[in-house]
This record gives sequence, structure tokens and C-alpha cells, in this order.
Amino acid sequence: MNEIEQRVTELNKILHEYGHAYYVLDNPVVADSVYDQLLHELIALEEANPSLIYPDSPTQRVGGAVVEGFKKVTHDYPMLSLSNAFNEADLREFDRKVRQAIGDQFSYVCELKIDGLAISLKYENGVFVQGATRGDGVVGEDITANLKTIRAIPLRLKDPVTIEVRGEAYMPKKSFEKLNTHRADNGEELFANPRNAAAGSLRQLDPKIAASRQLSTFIYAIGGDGELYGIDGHAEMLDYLEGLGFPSNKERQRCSTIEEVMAFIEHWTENRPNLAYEIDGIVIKVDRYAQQDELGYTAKSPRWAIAYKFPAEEVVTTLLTIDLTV
Ligand SMILES: CC(C)(C)c1nc(N2CCN(c3ncccn3)CC2)c2cc(C(N)=O)c(N)nc2n1
Repeated sequence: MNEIEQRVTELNKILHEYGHAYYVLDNPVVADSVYDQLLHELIALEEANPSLIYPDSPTQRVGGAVVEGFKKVTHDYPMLSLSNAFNEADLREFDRKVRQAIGDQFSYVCELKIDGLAISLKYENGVFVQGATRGDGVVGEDITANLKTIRAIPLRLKDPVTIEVRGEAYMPKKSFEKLNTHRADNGEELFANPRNAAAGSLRQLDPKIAASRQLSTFIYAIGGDGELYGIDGHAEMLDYLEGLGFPSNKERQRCSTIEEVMAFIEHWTENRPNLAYEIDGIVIKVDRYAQQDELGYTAKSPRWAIAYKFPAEEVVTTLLTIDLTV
């Protein structure tokens, strides 16, 4: 390997690590200027030596041509729905049914319910090969080029595994405010909320526009059977996915009783405004896969999970009263 190839390989490795620290761990290890300088060095070397452009090079994130539309993708494993709980009675009823089916030797995992849009990501031998929207749960749209622009989505995993993962793509509150300010300045129609802005961004036919929207994601499940990876439960699965290089939301908590679940809900009902992203509830899941299998599924959603939805906030529309009499 000549010294140029060595330098290109080294830059790929360094930029991948810096990108993971910054976008996945939210913990930058170098200044942005250092990252940009190394990225520009790699861009120059790739331009001079196109044969050295690796498919998972950080320079390949914003590459795709503008497309006419999106191909349809049938999910290998259907992306299920979640049944909802709106109050304490619903939660106690869910807990009663769980205990009726599997007794009381189990624990829940509680997660923030990110208010974005569900996506599916496919990796072959550790390389990101396809990304799709949830669609109707069975058929979604291929938005691989747009998802590649999300820096939190690894283009290559720490291990060369073939796996499909599911998560929520979202637009952080700050990016949303910046985007709407920019649109207001340009007399463009505003997005109503970060979820619509994220969905609109991922539906863009030009990946350069998606890349400009500063989206992120949290991964919360794999498609198919976790036991295939020698993993016995959901909490362990989330740790495994983090080990592969995926971002997962760290605000999750194991709860032994529905009282602990309700305390978790209470905590985040109060602290929701301090989060950098919007959430519309809390997802509660029985942890161990063997117990999930015992509980099984309804036609469209697991019996081992429920989404507690926060009450809809009263929408305060401050009507501008312009005094025309002056
Ligand atoms: C894998 C299961 C089914 C248990 C599951 N399903 C989810 N969802 C299903 C319904 N989805 C949906 N989306 C659109 C229309 C109908 N259903 C949207 C994702 C989850 C969403 C979140 C989140 N948002 O943060 C989460 N932490 N865990 C989830 N876990």
C-alpha cells in the first residue's frame, strides 16, 4: 500500500471515529475546524485518486443524484404499531394483563418516545446498504440517499454484522427553530412541528436538501429475532446496538413495577421541555425476549409493549391583533 493509500485509509478511520464521537456520543473529541481540515484533505486525495474512494467514506454521505421518486421497499419483518395508554388506569390495565400472562418475575424498560418518524436501516457485513421509511408497516419507501446524510447513522459498524435496525429519525428543536426562522425570512411556509419538518426533509428528492436539515436518529430495535445475536432482552440489545456504533437514547430506565414506570413518566412530563428534541410519550416494554414471546402480538402490535401518550398540549395561537386605526 503506497503512502497515499495509507493516508486515505488513515483519514477514513480518524474521521469515522471523530464523527462517531460528535454525532453518536454527542461528545466531540476535536474542534470542528480540525474535523473540517481533515475532511478537506480526504476530499482532495479522493479527487486526485478516485480509485481510493471507499463506499463508507465520510465524503460519500451527501452524494446521491436528485431522484424522480422513491422505490418501494417491503420490510423483511413488518414494522409493528404500538397500542396507546392515556392515563394511569390504562397503564394499570396493561400491567395487570402482563402479570396475568407471565407472573410478576419480570422487568420493564421505559424509553422516551421520540417524536419523529420511524425508519428501518439495513447493514450487510457491517456496511449501510439500505434505509427506508416505515410506510404502512409492511411496505415503505427507499430513502437511503437521504438517510446517508444523517451523521448519526453509521456508514460502517464496529463489527461486520448483517443486521436490520429500527429507529426514529428526528429534527432537534434548535435545528427546527433555525429552519423555520430561515423559511420565515424567505417568505416560505413554516413547518408546524419538528416531526413534520423531519418527515418533509426525508421526503426531499434532492439529498443535498436533506443534508442541510441537520437531522438525527435514535435506534431502538432490531428487525427479526434478537436471540439470533445471543441476546436475551431489550436492555441488553440496546447496549449491543451502541457497541456496534448506533446512537440509542440514554434516558432509558429499567422498572420493576408499574409504580416505578409512573414515576418515570412523572419525571419526564416535567423535564420534557429541557430535552434537545421533542417526545410525545414514554414507551414501556417487557424486557426479556422469552417473556415477550409468551405475551405475543395482536394483529398489529405487541402485547408486551405500550406507548403512554402525553396529553396534547393546548395549542396557544397568539393571534396578531394589528391596530389599523393609527
Ligand atoms: C419495536 C416496537 C414495536 C416495540 C416499537 N415501536 C415503535 N414505534 C411503532 C409505531 N410507530 C408508528 N409510526 C407511525 C405510524 C404507526 N406507528 C412508530 C415507532 C417505537 C417507537 C419509539 C420512539 N418513537 O421513540 C421507541 N422508543 N420504541 C418503539 N418500539
